[in-house]
Amino acid sequence: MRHEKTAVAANALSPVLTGALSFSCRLGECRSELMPLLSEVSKVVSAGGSLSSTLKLVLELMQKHLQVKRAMITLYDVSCDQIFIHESYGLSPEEAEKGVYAPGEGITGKVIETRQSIIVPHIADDPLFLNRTGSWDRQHDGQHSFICVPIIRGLKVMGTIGIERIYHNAQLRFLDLEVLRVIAAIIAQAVELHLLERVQQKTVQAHTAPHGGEKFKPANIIGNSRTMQHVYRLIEKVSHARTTVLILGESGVGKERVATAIHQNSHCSGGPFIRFNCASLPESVIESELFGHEKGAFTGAISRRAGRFEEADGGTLFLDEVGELSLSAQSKLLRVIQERSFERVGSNETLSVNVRILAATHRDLSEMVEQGTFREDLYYRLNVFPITIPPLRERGSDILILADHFNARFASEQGVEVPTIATPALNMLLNYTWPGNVRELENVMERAVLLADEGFIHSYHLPINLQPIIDHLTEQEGLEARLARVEYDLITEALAKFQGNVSRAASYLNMTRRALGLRLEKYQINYKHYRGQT
Ligand SMILES: Nc1ncnc2c1ncn2[C@@H]1O[C@H](COP(=O)(O)OP(=O)(O)OP(=O)(O)O)[C@@H](O)[C@H]1O
Repeated sequence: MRHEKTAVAANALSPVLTGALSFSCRLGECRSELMPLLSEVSKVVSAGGSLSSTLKLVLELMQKHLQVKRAMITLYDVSCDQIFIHESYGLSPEEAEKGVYAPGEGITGKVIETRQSIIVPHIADDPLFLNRTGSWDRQHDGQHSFICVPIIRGLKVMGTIGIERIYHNAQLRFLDLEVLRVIAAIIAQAVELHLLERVQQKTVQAHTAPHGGEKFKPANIIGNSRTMQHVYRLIEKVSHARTTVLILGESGVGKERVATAIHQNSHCSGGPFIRFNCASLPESVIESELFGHEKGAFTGAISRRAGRFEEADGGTLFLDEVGELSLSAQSKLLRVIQERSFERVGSNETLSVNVRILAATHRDLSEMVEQGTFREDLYYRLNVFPITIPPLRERGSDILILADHFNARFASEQGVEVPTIATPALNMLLNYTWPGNVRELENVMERAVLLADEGFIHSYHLPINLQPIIDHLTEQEGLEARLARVEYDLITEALAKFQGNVSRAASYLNMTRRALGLRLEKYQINYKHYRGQT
């Protein structure tokens, strides 16, 4: 499908529009009220008021004059790099909440990314159209066109206006594109003001909030690294919406923790949080586990049983390891996500539920889509708001905070004084690559607290796989090995002292930066892990 794009900036009445103001009704559809529409839009915008109330009125005017079936105005939030529906016409609040796009994703995302308008003559044929809000229905809206224009001010793209309706002639579609671009230009200043005010409000909040403007941090997640702070911002942003969230990351990084945090900070935190591990059961029972079954539905079904969707009604359903679902289970899941209704196995009665869905996987779902092992339509349904949790090896500053946290927790569980982690042991924790992520660190610390001697965790209390190259040297038991250990300790201490600054550590050790670099390589020490330490 080729998109009919136009590249002219939406900042003035274009010749197409000026000529079209006198567009006649000879093609069966007419626009006789363009000037009243534009002047009413201008009046609404100059009257001031909140952006929401202004945009609502603008949408009503567009509906009245352009007879749109649906319309939406999105705003681009640069702080989390996502596009949200700010106001809409013809969408229910639930549908509007689902309208979240990344730049480049779907038609709206493409318009933001390219700053170019897009006309989709027939939504039904266009693979770019995601129907993320779920409002579009092939049977009734199959002939609809979608027109989307950017809201631009200077070089800044701030959002989009999109409309959906049937057009019987292409000329009118182009005319409406021009009309939308003029409306986008009229509202651009109000949108810019709103975005500026929001940034200012955030700054003021940060300065006046108690505790020196502490940022949002979920209570159940430990870690202050920059990458985790980005994750916290996303959790804060998405918790209150009903949006489906896809949590991505390697095994043991804390995906379930993030899912719990989203639930706990959401409006449905009083409702149930139900976790379902899609990899834990054979395919034959997945359906009855998710949707429940009637008595006698299959051998062994001795009584009626509610499934996870029913159990999660009014709350959150967390589908862990969603990438492990078979294709047939994926299609059943797709239906519930689309329609929010399902039948128990062995029953004809359709049940409806009000459930927020969170999903997680350590797999690359887009690659699975390409390989044909994951349904593309389900992928788009789940990937509405992705949150990627970085692996532990990329957040060195969290390693020590987590180690301290687990040290205190296991000491309290084991009823002993909290042991001190000796510097060489700390260095080993920092320099290990943690393939098993936080879960592995948790296990290492549990064992170390058990083994601790006289209130200390030493490097030999850590598992052998954490022992770096230095340990092989000590096995030689010679002078060189012992000198190497001293050298290793001095280098890691200097890095800790200067927070990973190699030049300052080298000058402190009275050696060149290059010489220190070679030693770091020899001992496989990653200076980045010492950043942000004190
Ligand atoms: N930031 C964190 N703070 C405290 N504990 C954490 C954190 N991240 C993970 N954990 C702990 O590490 C373990 C693994 O976490 P979790 O189960 O959330 O990871 P996951 O990514 O869902 O793993 P999997 O992919 O194997 O399901 C859990 O015991 C959890 O409590």
